[in-house]
Amino acid sequence: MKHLAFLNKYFYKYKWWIIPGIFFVIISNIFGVVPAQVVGHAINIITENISIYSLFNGFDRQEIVYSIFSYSLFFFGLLILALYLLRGLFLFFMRQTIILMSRHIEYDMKNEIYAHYQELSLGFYRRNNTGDLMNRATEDVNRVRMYVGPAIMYAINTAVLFCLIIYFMFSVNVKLALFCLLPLPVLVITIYYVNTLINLKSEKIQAQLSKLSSFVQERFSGIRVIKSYVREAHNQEIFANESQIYKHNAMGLVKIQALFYPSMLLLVGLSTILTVFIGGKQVIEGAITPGNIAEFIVYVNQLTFPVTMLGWVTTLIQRAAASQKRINEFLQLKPDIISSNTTTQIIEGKISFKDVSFTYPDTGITALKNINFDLEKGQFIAIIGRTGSGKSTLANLIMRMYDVDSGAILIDEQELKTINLNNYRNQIGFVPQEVFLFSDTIKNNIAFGLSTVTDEEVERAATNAAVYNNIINFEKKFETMLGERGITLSGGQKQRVSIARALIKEPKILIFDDCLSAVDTKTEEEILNNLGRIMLGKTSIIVAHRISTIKNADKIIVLDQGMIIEQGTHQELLNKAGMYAEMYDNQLLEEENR
Ligand SMILES: Nc1ncnc2c1ncn2[C@@H]1O[C@H](COP(=O)(O)OP(=O)(O)OP(=O)(O)O)[C@@H](O)[C@H]1O
Repeated sequence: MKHLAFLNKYFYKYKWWIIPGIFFVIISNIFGVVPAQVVGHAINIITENISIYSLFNGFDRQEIVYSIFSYSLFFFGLLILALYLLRGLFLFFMRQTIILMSRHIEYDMKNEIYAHYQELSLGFYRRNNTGDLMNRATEDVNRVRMYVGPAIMYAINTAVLFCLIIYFMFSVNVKLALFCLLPLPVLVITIYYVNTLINLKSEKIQAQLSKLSSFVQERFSGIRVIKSYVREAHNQEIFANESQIYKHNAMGLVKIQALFYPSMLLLVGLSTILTVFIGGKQVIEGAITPGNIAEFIVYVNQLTFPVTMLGWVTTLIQRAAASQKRINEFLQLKPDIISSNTTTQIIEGKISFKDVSFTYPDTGITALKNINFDLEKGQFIAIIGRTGSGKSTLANLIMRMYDVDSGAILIDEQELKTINLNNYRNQIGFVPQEVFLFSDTIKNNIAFGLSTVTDEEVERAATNAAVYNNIINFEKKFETMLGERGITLSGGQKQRVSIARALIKEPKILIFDDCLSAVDTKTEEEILNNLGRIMLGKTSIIVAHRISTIKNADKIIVLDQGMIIEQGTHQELLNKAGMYAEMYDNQLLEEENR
């Protein structure tokens, strides 16, 4: 429950919704309870008038008694109608304030969570799966909303109604009130117990449903593999088994629900019978009027709904507390990467690594060891090495996706940790190894890093990334939709759109993380030529596997098992006859054999 205290700030923010809300709950309940007394009076009038009416048997006055009698009944009917209309009006206001407040809180929470998620570093996203992140921002927030809205509303409603009804019952007759309320604790306990059971079953069903949806989602994403390996029947079998578990759980829930409502009605019926029986005796003894019995029956029936709600509200609160705990777990996480500097500066592009080592915290893999190199402004540096040698890690460290464990990275002689990170990243064009394009138009994908952009700029970037001709061959050209709602680009086209996205920023530092692997050598040459022109005087870092890509670099760094084993120009490295020369020979041999 302590986790729900997090929400108090929202209650404070929306106090002018919740305070009138409580007021409307009280008023609507008063208008809901008073009709019971009116019914009581009406019944009393009926019993009294029937005897008066029979007294005038055979007299003309009987007609007058009859019309007065029907007139007063009509009046009571109208009064009850008016009271219920007023109750309805205030119920409307109650929902308009409390439920509306819950929607405001839901909106605020979602924004708060989304903003916080965005602040968290890359490591956080590695540790947690996307499904979990999404669940906390949607399903869990929804459960918390059920607490700040309906649960609170029904809890206040039940409490107010309870107090009012108990007050009126006891003020009429203590004995009858006690007997009427006798089955109520049993009802509360039964409802609580059954509700817990229903919740357990629902949770199981929900979990199974999530499992089923993830299974379907994954299998349909990999449909090509399934078809090529002819595993349709096998997958169908797994799906049918999982569905069977879901069906079994759902049927268990139906059984409990089917038993729930009849047993509840049975207990309410018991209360009514007790009211009539004990009430009847009290009438005979002259302690109450027959109208009071009718009044009590209305009370008992009015209590049923709130009591049922009580069990429901308890589970809503329990669920909300569990969800808020999960939300808080993430909200309390501090970003690993902190940048407190807010001054903006133009990056020149000098990069130095001073004895940098880095170990991935989650796997304990030491990806880089004692890295030292200097890169002057305007240089073109290439990084090469076997797979897993630490190339991408090095690129990520320059982007400050992670902080180094020891040593320092200097940008323009200033330690990277002390530089305004957003301002710094804004001046870098980074093309990651795993290309990611959004389900949006090609134009918006290219213009992603900029707030305002012209068509000419987009087209120029596409030309420089050697993808312009591909794009204009699509029917909708730059307005072509990508992803699930649109077309699928080839691997090489995706890489080039991703390169255009980096180039349009006119970055001070350009980082290509092995993003030319799916591009043919001729196109690669075209892109590199363009880069030579665009990046003139600016710094470029290219991670590559093909030596043809990097042989014109000012400096080539050869990584192996996280360490720099060689560095120099293409010619210098060939002269060394080390690993680089070996890689070069192998690649030449491969080309000749093709
Ligand atoms: N996010 C991560 N969390 C934990 N370990 C990682 C992570 N990324 C990479 N590693 C590990 O760090 C080492 C270096 O990986 P890195 O991706 O930098 O290599 P690479 O040279 O870019 O390889 P490739 O050429 O195959 O892309 C590898 O052993 C890898 O398993």
